[in-house]
Amino acid sequence: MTVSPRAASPADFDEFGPYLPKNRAGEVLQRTDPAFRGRITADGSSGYPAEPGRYHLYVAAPCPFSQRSTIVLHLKGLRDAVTISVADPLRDGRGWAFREGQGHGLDEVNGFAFLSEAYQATDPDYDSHVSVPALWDRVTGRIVCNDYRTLSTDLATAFDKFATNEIDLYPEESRAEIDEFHEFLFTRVHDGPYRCGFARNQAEYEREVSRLFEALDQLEERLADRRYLFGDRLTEPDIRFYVTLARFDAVYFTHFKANLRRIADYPRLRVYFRDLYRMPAFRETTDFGQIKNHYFRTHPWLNPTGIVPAGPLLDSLVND
Ligand SMILES: N[C@@H](CCC(=O)N[C@@H](CS)C(=O)NCC(=O)O)C(=O)O
Repeated sequence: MTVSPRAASPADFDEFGPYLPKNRAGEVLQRTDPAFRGRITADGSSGYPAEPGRYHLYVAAPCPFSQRSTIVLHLKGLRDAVTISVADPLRDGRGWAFREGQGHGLDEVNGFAFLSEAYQATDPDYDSHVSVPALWDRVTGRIVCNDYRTLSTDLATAFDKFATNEIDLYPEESRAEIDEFHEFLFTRVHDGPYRCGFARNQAEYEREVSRLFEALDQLEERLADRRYLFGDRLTEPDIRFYVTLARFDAVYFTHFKANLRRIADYPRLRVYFRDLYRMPAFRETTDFGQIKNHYFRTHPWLNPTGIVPAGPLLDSLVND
């Protein structure tokens, strides 16, 4: 079946306000467990077998959870096996939407103008976060998974038969250690800048900013004797750390006041970041323009003018 993709009307913050996840009763939602937690497996035992051409991934370029998945697809050579729609980085009160623009576009698979339509199509009573990434299954006509905790790992492990690059991002023998490390990365690093930026008072901010930089200091130390977080091979933790590093100096440092140090000031983290950024899978999925546009324009309570800063120049981070 071919669909005619529809474009959402332009983002309009005066009319629709900023996106705040709310339920129908108008209550603002905190982070909750994701609603759709299907797993993709190589043998299909989960009910969702890995098959080329079956799944469609909804992402947004500024979203670090989304970028985990796009890096994995790129690294594994799965970009023909799993199709992708990239939402507009500007998200007004109506949530993620599809519009033509630099680095993003329409939903060619379902023709949805808003991502909320995919959630409604999956569950007409759906009343929670409309988040990216979300993986759509063409066969059952629903979202299988919007669980940022498992999605990139499933893409990294279940599709090996169709991958054109042989790379094991989640080696069997290190899984327990990697899972534990992912927990640390999420709570202390990935979430850290948001906790600083959205802190409700000085004491909370100060606690969060020191926790975040303690964790970055630990990671700087960890990289003293190794190229990657788990030694000399690239694994999923590197992808999960990279997506934070890529947003750090450009956005988190100013917008979220995560500003004790820049990544460019950490001798090892700087080199580590540049090493990853040189790889096409990392560089080509990193769009600093969309990243800045999203954060600086969609949190009016943090940046009321919506002015997107011109800098920082990221030369020392991305070049030698
Ligand atoms: N909050 C999501 C995790 C992924 C996430 O936070 N994605 C962001 C973009 S980086 C998003 O789409 N947030 C909208 C929302 O959570 O309502 C969830 O609970 O599943």
